[in-house]
Amino acid sequence: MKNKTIAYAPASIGNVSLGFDVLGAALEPVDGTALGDVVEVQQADAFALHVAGPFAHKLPADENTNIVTHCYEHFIEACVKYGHATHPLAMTLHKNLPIGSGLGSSASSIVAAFHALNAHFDSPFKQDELLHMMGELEGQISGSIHYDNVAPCYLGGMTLMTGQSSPVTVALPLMENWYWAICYSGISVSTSAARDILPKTVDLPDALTFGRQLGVFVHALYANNEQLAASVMQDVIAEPYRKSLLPGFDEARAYSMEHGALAFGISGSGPTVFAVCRDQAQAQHIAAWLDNNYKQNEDGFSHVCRIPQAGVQQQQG
Ligand SMILES: Nc1ncnc2c1ncn2[C@@H]1O[C@H](COP(=O)(O)OP(=O)(O)O)[C@@H](O)[C@H]1O
Ligand SMILES: N[C@@H](CCOP(=O)(O)O)C(=O)O
Repeated sequence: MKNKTIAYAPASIGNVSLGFDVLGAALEPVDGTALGDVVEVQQADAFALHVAGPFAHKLPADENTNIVTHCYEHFIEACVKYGHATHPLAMTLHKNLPIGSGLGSSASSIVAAFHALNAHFDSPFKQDELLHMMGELEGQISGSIHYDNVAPCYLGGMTLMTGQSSPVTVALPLMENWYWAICYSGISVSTSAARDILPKTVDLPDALTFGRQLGVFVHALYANNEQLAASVMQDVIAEPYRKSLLPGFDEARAYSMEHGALAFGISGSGPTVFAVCRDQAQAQHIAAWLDNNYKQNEDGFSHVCRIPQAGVQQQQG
């Protein structure tokens, strides 16, 4: 067993507009910013969680309500159930992602925690077993299990959920030249509240559009047809209801599309938005405009991102 294990888990875009709860992508800023949470685990006499990092002060003060504590308890229970030896651990969460941002903040903590725990105990659980645990913990926070943040955060790339217990998710091809301008406005939107405002049923025309868009998108990625892929990146499920929670959303979309973006949408439940761009210069221009115009306060930020092939990464202790 290792003395100290450290895991970094990247931010992610849930839904990617056209795939509510079933499509997600990991994010990596091109300037090298580490946009993701880090979890360290180390053998100790008793469990303890220490929280650090730029957004630590926005988390509940009681460590027992931190999702990382719940991950630890869940993981140890699973080890006991399946006869894997354990010992108590001290954990540190570096909370680098803002909470309620639409960047898969809770997923990042969950994935980093489970990966560090599993690696520390010499990998008793396989990929899909861990994904099930991650999905369950994500469901405790948002009100229902969805894998569109935890899966790309864990595995990297753009991933499509299968609805099967194994494989939970499959990787999709990426458009080589796409750059993603993202902007977090600085306000907080609760994922659970943003799910509660959605209608419980979807009208037949919207269901047909959803299915057509998702099918065409997957085809277009495999055919490397960027125009066709971008043409179906529209959200008929959540955006019509959620955009009222996002000040400046319509203006941000209008500017981005007028300045050449291939598509524009809400990242997860927002308030982060993303613009899909043909090249890095266009993405830099749109990210700078969003930074000056969509951001609401000094907590906000923007980045030009790529979708990394790698998800969670183990770091040197
Ligand atoms: N480690 C953690 N990271 C993020 N949120 C956490 C964590 N631990 C507990 N929480 C709580 O979970 C909720 C996460 O809110 P949510 O809107 O789902 O955020 P996000 O969409 O950014 O994941 C908040 O109430 C937050 O206080
Ligand atoms: N599919 C989920 C994604 C939520 O992402 P988050 O980053 O806002 O937690 C949803 O749209 O509810």
